[in-house]
Amino acid sequence: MLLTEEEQEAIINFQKYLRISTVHPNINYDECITFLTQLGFEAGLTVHVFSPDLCKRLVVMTYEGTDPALPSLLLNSHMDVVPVQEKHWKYDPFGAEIDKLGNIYARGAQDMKGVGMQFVEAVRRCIKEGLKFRRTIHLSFVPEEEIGVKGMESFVKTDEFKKLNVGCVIDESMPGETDEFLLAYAERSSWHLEIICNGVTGHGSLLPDNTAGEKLRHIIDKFMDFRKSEKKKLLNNSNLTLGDVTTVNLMIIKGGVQTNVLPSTMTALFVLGVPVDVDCDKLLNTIRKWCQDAGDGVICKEVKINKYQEVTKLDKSNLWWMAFKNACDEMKLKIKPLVMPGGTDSRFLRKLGIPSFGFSAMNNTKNLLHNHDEYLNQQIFLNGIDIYYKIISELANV
Ligand SMILES: N[C@@H](Cc1ccccc1)C(=O)O
Ligand SMILES: CCCCCC(=O)O
Ligand SMILES: [Zn+2]
Ligand SMILES: [Zn+2]
Repeated sequence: MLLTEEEQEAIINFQKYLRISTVHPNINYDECITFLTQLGFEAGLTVHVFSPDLCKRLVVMTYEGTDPALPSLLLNSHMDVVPVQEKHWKYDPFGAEIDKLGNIYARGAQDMKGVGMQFVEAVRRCIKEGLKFRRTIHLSFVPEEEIGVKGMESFVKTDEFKKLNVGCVIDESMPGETDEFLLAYAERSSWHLEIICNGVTGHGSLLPDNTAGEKLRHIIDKFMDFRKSEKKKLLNNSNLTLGDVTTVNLMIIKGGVQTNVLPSTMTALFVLGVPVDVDCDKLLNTIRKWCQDAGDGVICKEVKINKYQEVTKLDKSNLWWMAFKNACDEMKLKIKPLVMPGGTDSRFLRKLGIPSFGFSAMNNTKNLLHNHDEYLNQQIFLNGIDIYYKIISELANV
């Protein structure tokens, strides 16, 4: 595959970005921020490095619009990546090696350093062609998205963010595994429920009623039956995606002090992914009924719950969507709207009433988010630059 000089440059920059270590835990963003500052400057953007109190440092590159007073377009990506289990990778997870099929292997290739680089290259091309847009375009490179602390959630509360005057955002979705591109317009709520089972104590050789273990078993059975029914719903309806059903996983079990003393308390922590259209109060009441039926002293502790997730409207009431859709239609892209199964920074922006399109411009790509041997094919990467170039040009002139 013959590449133009611009395409070769884009791939080299992508590889450089992938090789910079921004892997949890305890990330030092110095090298990454230096790289992005240089890259933005070379692309013709102005670059600011913010270090607000509540948030770790972040980079914002800007291409000013002809009418800077208009709400801006924000292209958001996170710099951080999740850890790897090196022994399961066939390539160095931070080597950004390219195989004979043109697949670029590295942690972050899909999630989401590839998207960040596609944003830069798309805007670089606009600047190089002398395109001017009504709206200012900002590219934010934020920290800590994968741990949800000191990242976008904090940044949106700062004056620096407010000064960006953001009107619309493009952020991440997931690779499409067919020729369709995935467009996230909402995401599920992540609930953390700790079920505390209190029961009798005594010698471990007895058979008393009312033990914590029996109650825990009842609770686990109920959650797992629910999990099974949701999984069946998904498998029986090809129109549903993971974001349309409630996922349930048992993540932590605690209890017991030693093998001959009946534990008076045992707890189980379940994480649920709750779709936007679920009646939260009804679900909570069902879970509380399971606790009552399990026996006395069984309590549902709502460690983390949010009952309402904002949605970005995909209809003609949303002018940003009409422009986004127009660009995709002109490119004849197949778009599959979905509710994201996991969390992204979009949730913090939608909460402010800012429409946010989760859209990773990669299709025909196996979803390897947080998985071994994460890769992005170089042609898919380059196609994505063309796609963002068109979409950004439309949105920045809404
Ligand atoms: N992208 C992360 C966002 C997240 C971080 C921390 C907690 C919850 C969600 C995920 O889905 O896993
Ligand atoms: C499963 C979807 C989650 C994508 C957001 C992330 O992990 O960065
Ligand atoms: Zn991730
Ligand atoms: Zn991500």
